Amino acid sequence: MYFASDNSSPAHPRVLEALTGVNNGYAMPYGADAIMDRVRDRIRDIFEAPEAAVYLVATGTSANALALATYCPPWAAVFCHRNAHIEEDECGAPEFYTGGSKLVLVEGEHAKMTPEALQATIEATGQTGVHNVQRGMVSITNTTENGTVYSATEVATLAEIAHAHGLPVHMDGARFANALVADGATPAEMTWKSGVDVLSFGGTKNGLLGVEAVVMFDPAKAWEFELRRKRGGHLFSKHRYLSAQMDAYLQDDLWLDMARSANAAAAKLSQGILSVEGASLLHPTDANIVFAGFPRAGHRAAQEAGAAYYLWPFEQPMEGPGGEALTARLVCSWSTTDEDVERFLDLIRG
Ligand SMILES: Cc1ncc(COP(=O)(O)O)c(C=O)c1O
Ligand SMILES: C[C@@H](O)[C@H](N)C(=O)O
Repeated sequence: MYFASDNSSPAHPRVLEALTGVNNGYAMPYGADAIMDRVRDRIRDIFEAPEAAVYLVATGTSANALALATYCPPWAAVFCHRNAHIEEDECGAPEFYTGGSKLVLVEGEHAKMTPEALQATIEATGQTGVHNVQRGMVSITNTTENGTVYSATEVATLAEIAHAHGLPVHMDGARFANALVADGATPAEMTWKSGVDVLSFGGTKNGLLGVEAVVMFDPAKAWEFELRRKRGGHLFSKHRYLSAQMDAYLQDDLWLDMARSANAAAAKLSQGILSVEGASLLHPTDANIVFAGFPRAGHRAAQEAGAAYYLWPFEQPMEGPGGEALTARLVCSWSTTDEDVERFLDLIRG
């Protein structure tokens, strides 16, 4: 019963098979391998973006930080939600790689910024000329850090506001596949057709060992990204092992199947929790992450049985009366089984 994070899930067997399959003979290094050519063509095809620039890195943080650095000047603001991963969980990597861009936080329930809040926050920034941080770009996370999803229409509304101020739009898509299958949009509709300029296209949380693609729908800044990736230490020398993972990921819709499986497990868990006395959901379960509160007794039973998950926030005390509910983040992945979910629900039902 492992619900700590989809980062803790194993890689899919087909991904490992792909790695073994390419592990013979020689391949050009640093992204010049033939598999990368196939991956680039595949991603361009999937996103209906034949000119897109596509690059692979090994972490979501590097994908985000390098993308932001490529599009946002160091004297400007990145507008993001206050719970954005780039704000809360990347240890200043965006600020470091951009050379000092300021993350300016935007409000909204369930980690989704509202159009009104974005508009107001942009307008309140850069009012007095040279003395102020300037307006730089907008970053939205889909699937969000609270497990909610922006529809393609909602993305388009936010991007329209950004573009009206001349600001490019980044999407932190560490869980892009989960958002996509939840919304039912096409990859193009969820990105460039809705105004997204650069996407961190996640694979790691969704069954890969560690690969994220950065997709720039206008390739004008491709060379700058390449230089930033190398300078930042994120250009893999034995790049074929990144390419092979992404190649397997995109074959026969494996990426979509794994996201559907993770989302279905979370939906089952979320629905089951609602039947637990004293339990409630903190955020809608749109994708593969459940935020729920349930009585301490349920937490004790689950943790004594070996269930792994984070209390959210972490520092809630487990001691105390059994009745009071504690909140938890429960993340499902491609490898979460029905048995995992049913066992967990039985335990917290007491
Ligand atoms: C929404 C989101 N974005 C980015 C990241 C960063 O990924 P990584 O931990 O691989 O740097 C994470 C990590 O899980 C995440 O949850
Ligand atoms: C850092 C932690 O939030 C990680 N990104 C996760 O989702 O598990």
